[in-house]
Amino acid sequence: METEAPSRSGDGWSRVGKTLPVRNVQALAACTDELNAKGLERYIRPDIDDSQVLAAEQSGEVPAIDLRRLLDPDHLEEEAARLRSACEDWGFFQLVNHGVPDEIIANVKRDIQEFFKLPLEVKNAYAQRPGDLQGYGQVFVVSEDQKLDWSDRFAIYAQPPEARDLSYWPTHPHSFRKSIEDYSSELMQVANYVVIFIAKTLHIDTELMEDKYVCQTLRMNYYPPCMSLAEKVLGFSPHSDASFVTLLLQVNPVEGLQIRRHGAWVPVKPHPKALLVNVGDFLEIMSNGAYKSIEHRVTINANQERLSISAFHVPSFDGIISPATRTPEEKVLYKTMKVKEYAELYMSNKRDGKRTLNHAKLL
Ligand SMILES: O=C(O)CCC(=O)C(=O)O
Ligand SMILES: [Fe+2]
Repeated sequence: METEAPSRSGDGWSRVGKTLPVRNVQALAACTDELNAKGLERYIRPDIDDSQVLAAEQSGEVPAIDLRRLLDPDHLEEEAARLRSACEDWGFFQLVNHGVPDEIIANVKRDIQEFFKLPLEVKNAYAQRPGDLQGYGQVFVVSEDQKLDWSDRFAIYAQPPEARDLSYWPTHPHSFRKSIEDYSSELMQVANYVVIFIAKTLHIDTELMEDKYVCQTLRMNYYPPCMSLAEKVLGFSPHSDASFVTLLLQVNPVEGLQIRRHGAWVPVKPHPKALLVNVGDFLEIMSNGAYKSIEHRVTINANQERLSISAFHVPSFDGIISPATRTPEEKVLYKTMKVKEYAELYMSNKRDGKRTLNHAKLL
């Protein structure tokens, strides 16, 4: 793989996105007067096709991959074969025995829940940079007519350390910074293992995913319940992630995530002990399509809120990614491009399935 001395600055993403500020959905959901009003129109989607949603018995469950077995020479080969098949067939897997201490997970879950309970003004104080992705209540909205997602998000750049701007890290509740910091470092280690084992199954060069280059963004997602309109709104529009891999922690055990599989939507059952890992767009490009970045969306519950935290692991912003073929005959399917170039495309497009990846394909 071609690489160009990648810089370690990880804050590039904050500069490429142009977003419009949107309303806080949690506050909107709490305000019953407005719930039937015109203001809700932008959230209502005439095109949700629920006939395509499979029941769990029909679809099977997302496979579980055991990190402890991958790290054990006696079981490595067998587990790596299961990892390859999970990446090829599903693009998603539940990572069990990931080794992140229970206490670190419990702390970050508690603090995220506490954070979203805070008064709106306190949370809004963390959205100081309009048009930036880093901040409360800011989402990817690129046009005035775009349908809005029924969720609030709060993203922070966590790694590398010099890309952080701690002034945007919440200090309410007071333990939040520390719990994010602990969780972020643990996830760096887990993601590093995941990348190493994925690379082994593919023979791709993952220099750009090494600790010294990789960028990690943590995004906390809050999906308020929507009593009257749960079936008509979406918490997250169908999209694929602009990451190499994403590691998702379900903060509370409410269903909502669905993944696109064989043309249908398959609900993912929350797994209390796992981190849900998915193949992102950069891995699809770098594996020349051997592992596909899978489209997913989030539906809304009528009575219960849902919370999650996504950790996006992304190659250095100044790096160059190119597809690795396995045989000399294999056709190259994707362009070689700067990570920055891909990020700009991603951020200037509406979240619309795998639209950005289609731009990265060679005709
Ligand atoms: O909340 C979830 O389950 C998924 C969130 C997601 O897809 C994302 O943050 O990109
Ligand atoms: Fe996602």
